[in-house]
Amino acid sequence: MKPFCRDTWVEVDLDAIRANVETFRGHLPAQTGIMAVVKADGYGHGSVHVGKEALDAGADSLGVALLDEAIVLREAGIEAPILVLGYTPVDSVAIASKLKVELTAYSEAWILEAEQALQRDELGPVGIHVKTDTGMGRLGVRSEEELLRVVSALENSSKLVWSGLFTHFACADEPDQTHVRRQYETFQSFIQALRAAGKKLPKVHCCNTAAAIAHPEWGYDTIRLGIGLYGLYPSPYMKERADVPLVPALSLKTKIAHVKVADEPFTVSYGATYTAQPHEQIATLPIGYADGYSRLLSNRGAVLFNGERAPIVGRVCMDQIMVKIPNESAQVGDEIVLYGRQGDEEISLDEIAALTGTINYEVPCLLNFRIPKVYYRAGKECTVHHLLTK
Ligand SMILES: Cc1ncc(COP(=O)(O)O)cc1O
Repeated sequence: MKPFCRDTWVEVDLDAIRANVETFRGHLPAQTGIMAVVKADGYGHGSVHVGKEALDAGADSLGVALLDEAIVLREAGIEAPILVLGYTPVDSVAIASKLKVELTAYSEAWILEAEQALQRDELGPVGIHVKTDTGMGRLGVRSEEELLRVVSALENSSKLVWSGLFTHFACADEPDQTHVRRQYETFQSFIQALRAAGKKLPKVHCCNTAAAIAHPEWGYDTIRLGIGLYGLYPSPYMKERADVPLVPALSLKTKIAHVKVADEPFTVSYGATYTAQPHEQIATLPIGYADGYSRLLSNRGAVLFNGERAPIVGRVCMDQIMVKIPNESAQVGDEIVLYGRQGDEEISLDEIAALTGTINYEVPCLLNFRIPKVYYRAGKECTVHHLLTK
């Protein structure tokens, strides 16, 4: 029995995840590891199944944004190292200790509070990666003096273990590499300052997908592979460079719920913004903005039917959209591709991002709990994950 009751689903090709890990494996120096970044539920692809596939394909750790995301991975039986890349409130540090999840720190005060919390609860150690802000302007120490203070606080701790040093690039995916080079030089100066102070460096990392593509020699101990893991390029510029071949892993599919052709013109959807002409075939599809399919695609986007483009007509509704089927006679139950390939045609996440004024990162992240995920390996369905009914 099908484990979900709707005809709309995400398909994740685990072979693509594997291929993308192997591509970066071959692109990087042998000593550089791969942290698969599976935050935001694997950029909408499902963190557990993508994380497991990435680890099996050669990644050696996982990165998430929130400790809650790490809990999901541990509860799924993943034992690999996990780093929380964002801020973790001190009152949650005990959970990180119990689940052996590494955290990010950049504040001496936070370190002292976390130490007290772990001492009080008589808990085990927590690995800490120190974040430096070299030009992202988000989280991290911003001076050598601050960095040395934070590292000393860790060295004086009996519960916190200095396990990493990293930074994050703001413009690595842009044609002008001035900013990222300046960030890399600043990061190098932080490293030199630590060495001059006699510190033994833990795991060092700085590259996201874009920097890993353009500067594999900056890999240090590991890269943090996000968007590239999913077969997407961080920017049009990085896609044009084509240094590495990537395989998109996600498709979004549905089945026609209703078809109509009228003898007389009729208006379609809220606001009656489209008028169907006689003999036009209008199909209704069971997906809408409440699934994370953008309302900005109203009267602008398209889907694929029988390998041909079918324009969205009228406004995207909360749960349904209407499309104009070209030429052929569509039937209820016919498969439609909203994101992905069908025959020789493709509707890429890049296209959807351009149509909706965002970036390809956001498009899959918007797909939410209402849409079940079906995972494929070697062209065969292998598992299903549906948050709504779990
Ligand atoms: C700290 C951090 N590190 C790495 C990533 C992954 O970036 P890409 O998706 O561009 O590879 C994200 C992130 O927030």
